[in-house]
Amino acid sequence: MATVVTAVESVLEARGIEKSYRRGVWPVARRQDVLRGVDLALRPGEVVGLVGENGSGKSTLMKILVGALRPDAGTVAVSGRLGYCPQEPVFYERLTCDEHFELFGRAYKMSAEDERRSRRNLYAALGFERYAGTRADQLSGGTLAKLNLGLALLGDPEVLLLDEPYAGFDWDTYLKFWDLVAGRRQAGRSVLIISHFVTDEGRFDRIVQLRDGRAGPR
Ligand SMILES: Nc1ncnc2c1ncn2[C@@H]1O[C@H](COP(=O)(O)OP(=O)(O)OP(=O)(O)O)[C@@H](O)[C@H]1O
Repeated sequence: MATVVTAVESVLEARGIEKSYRRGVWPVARRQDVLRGVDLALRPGEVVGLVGENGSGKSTLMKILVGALRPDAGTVAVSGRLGYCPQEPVFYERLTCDEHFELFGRAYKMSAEDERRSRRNLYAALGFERYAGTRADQLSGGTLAKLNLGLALLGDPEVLLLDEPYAGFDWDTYLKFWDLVAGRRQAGRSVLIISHFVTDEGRFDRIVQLRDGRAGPR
């Protein structure tokens, strides 16, 4: 009798994910199959890159993994908390960075003390404490991206999903970002990152490529 042994359980497991979009309007509407049965698993402490041509469905898959979009078929199982950083920063124009952290800390049900400690660490790790009292609508694009990443990390999620997180980062911040990711890996936390830069490949434990609607090794 064959015995199947799973050494380490996945913290996130997607199976058979399918998604198509309708394009155009009747009578010339047609379906575009974007995902045609994607399987993807993340193990604890794994840092995985998600790559693929423009339009291959990376953002669509990530939205499905976080539950922001319903797949046409397939299942997603997540164990633990999930942090998500969308491609376009989501923020409240009139709230300061500090107020964003307070708000998200409450949403994550963190104690005020834990929230403040985590916030301080994130300001230091990403270097934007000087904007703590600045309203979001007065922040630069790069600082907004830091705030977005900080909010995704505030509750120390088991799984972190990032959609092109460093497009607006300067070099110093880019390096700080990878230090932060290395810290996640060491703490046994998992990170899935949509990346466009081939030069980043060495920084991942594994690269998953989306091609023709399916996920495979690069
Ligand atoms: N809401 C939508 N309605 C219709 N089509 C969509 C929608 N969202 C995405 N698409 C289409 O689905 C395909 C996959 O898009 P998606 O944004 O997931 O790709 P991507 O790999 O993230 O692309 P990029 O590298 O350019 O960011 C594209 O052809 C896109 O035009």
